[in-house]
Amino acid sequence: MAKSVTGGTKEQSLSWGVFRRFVPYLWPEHEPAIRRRVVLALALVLVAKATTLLMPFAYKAAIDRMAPGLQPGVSLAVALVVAYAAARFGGVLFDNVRNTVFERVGQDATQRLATHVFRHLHDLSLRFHLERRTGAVTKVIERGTKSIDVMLYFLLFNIGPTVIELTAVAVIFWVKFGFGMVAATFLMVATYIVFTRKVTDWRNHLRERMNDLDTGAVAKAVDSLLNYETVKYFSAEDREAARYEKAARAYADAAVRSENSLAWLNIGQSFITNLMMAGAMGYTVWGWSKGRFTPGDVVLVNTLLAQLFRPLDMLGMVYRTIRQGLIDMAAMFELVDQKAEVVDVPSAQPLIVSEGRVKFDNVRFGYEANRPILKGVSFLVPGGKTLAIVGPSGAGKSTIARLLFRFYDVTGGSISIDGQDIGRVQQRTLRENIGIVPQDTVLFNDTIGYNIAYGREGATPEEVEAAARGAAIHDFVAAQPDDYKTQVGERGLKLSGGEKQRVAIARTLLKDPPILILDEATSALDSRTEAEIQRTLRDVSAQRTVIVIAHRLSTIVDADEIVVLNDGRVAERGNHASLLRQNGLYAEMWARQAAEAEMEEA
Ligand SMILES: Nc1ncnc2c1ncn2[C@@H]1O[C@H](COP(=O)(O)OP(=O)(O)OP(=O)(O)O)[C@@H](O)[C@H]1O
Repeated sequence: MAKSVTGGTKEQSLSWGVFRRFVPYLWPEHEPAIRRRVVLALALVLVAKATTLLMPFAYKAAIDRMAPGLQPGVSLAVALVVAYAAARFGGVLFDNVRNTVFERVGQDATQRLATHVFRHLHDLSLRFHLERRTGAVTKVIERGTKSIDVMLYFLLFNIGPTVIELTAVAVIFWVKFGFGMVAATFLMVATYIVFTRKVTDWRNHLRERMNDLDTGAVAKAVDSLLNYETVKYFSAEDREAARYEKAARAYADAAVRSENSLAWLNIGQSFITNLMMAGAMGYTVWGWSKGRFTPGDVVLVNTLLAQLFRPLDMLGMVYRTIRQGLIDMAAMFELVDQKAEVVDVPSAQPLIVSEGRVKFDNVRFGYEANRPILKGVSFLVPGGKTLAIVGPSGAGKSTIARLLFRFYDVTGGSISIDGQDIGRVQQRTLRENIGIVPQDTVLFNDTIGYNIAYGREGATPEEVEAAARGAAIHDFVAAQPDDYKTQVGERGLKLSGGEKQRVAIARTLLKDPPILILDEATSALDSRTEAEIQRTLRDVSAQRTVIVIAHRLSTIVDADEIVVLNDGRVAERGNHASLLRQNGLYAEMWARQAAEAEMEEA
């Protein structure tokens, strides 16, 4: 996702845009304690710099005391040397106190930003999540939020103080050694910066490539592990390993090239700074020989420049980190800027369910513009009644459930509940009123108890157990050594399909919604458990509106109405008996399934 940014103005506007966006995290409005820490940290930066600038003067004075021909002043020279050491210590002390004070600010900003992005990701549409690889998205967030902390640190505590120090050194040089020395210093710093920037830009290209390859390798590994079972079915371990190795090797090659390029940067930088050091010290030594400067002045120049070079030594890394940080943060803000596809209209009201009457009126929809899935579907489920939707695979049955949940907006027609268009009510209240037992249940990697209790926030253990009994899973849970604390594994893989389905039923029972969708809810169960659950589901269905999506027609013979969906249209409708009389698609499906059942029994 990381974009390479080229061109000065574009880069500046990008940097400015990103800076503007993270200032509120650094200077949060309702957090006076954080703001106080920022101010204190900045004050400590100034104190530390002042201390470091005093140090070379103490050193110089001590050396001058030792010059031949001067009055011996041993005790003063000792005091000055001690002051020099104290100033050195002071610099380190203040810097570290500053780091301690600022740590909370950086961590706090990172945490707030990460939470903001996380919340936003849940607001984005299903389409976004199906199209993006989860591994790649989490990597973008991880890099983006981490970079805010590092960037703040470098900007405030490296670039800022270096600018202050450079200004102070320039003033001192001007006063003591004349304008030539100032000009030489600025020329050196300018050459240093230009060189560092050029080499770092080149290195950045190498790094970006390395990052892309890293993201690719991680995504491949995640995808491969998520498909663990499929890999085994096809004995494709070697194929998977080869694919991963290829990605990892490409990353390793790019990483070697990127890391080796550092040597060029270090060598060039060292050449520039040491040229300056030699020139400045040579000049002061020459001045001393002419009686214009003292030996202490040589020491002063040496110490001031050595101090100035220390943060400059890190400039390449700082520039690269800030630039990379900007790219990472821009990628993250790009995620934040992703508009949610399904949004509440400004005047959205809460959905109020009275009877639970669900109406699809000439609904048209396609996941992609050029491939319609529903081509004008209409049906009405009166409150408290059960509608079954049947039809061939891929006819659009589950799509109807997704549209009722408003994971997507319809492209034509409308869906309403008790006369309220679902596109005009608050999504949260819409989803609160609908429960679903989906075709493929995915569970949280936590305990069975957690997964059932997910159905209703604040549910008591007794309520969880009652729901589990209702879904015929309690006995299974009770037989586990860890009871409701049994871990279900990633995506619930430690449970069988039927057990997962029963957990899904239990949590929906706990939610107790007025409208219920059962999408092949009992397809993964054996016939004995299915009969047991069917009874429960019938009881549950009695008091609410239910839409049942089913393949096995024997499970829906009692439905008040059955809609046969074919090729995106309602091909037939009626109850079981009337549909059999029509002798159409439904009757054909029924006959086929009856024959299959007979063959199984035989
Ligand atoms: N996210 C998606 N993007 C693009 N096409 C999709 C998406 N989800 C489903 N489809 C397509 O839409 C069509 C209808 O899918 P849907 O899941 O509603 O079928 P279904 O009738 O429930 O089938 P089944 O009985 O096999 O579950 C299918 O052809 C499917 O490939």
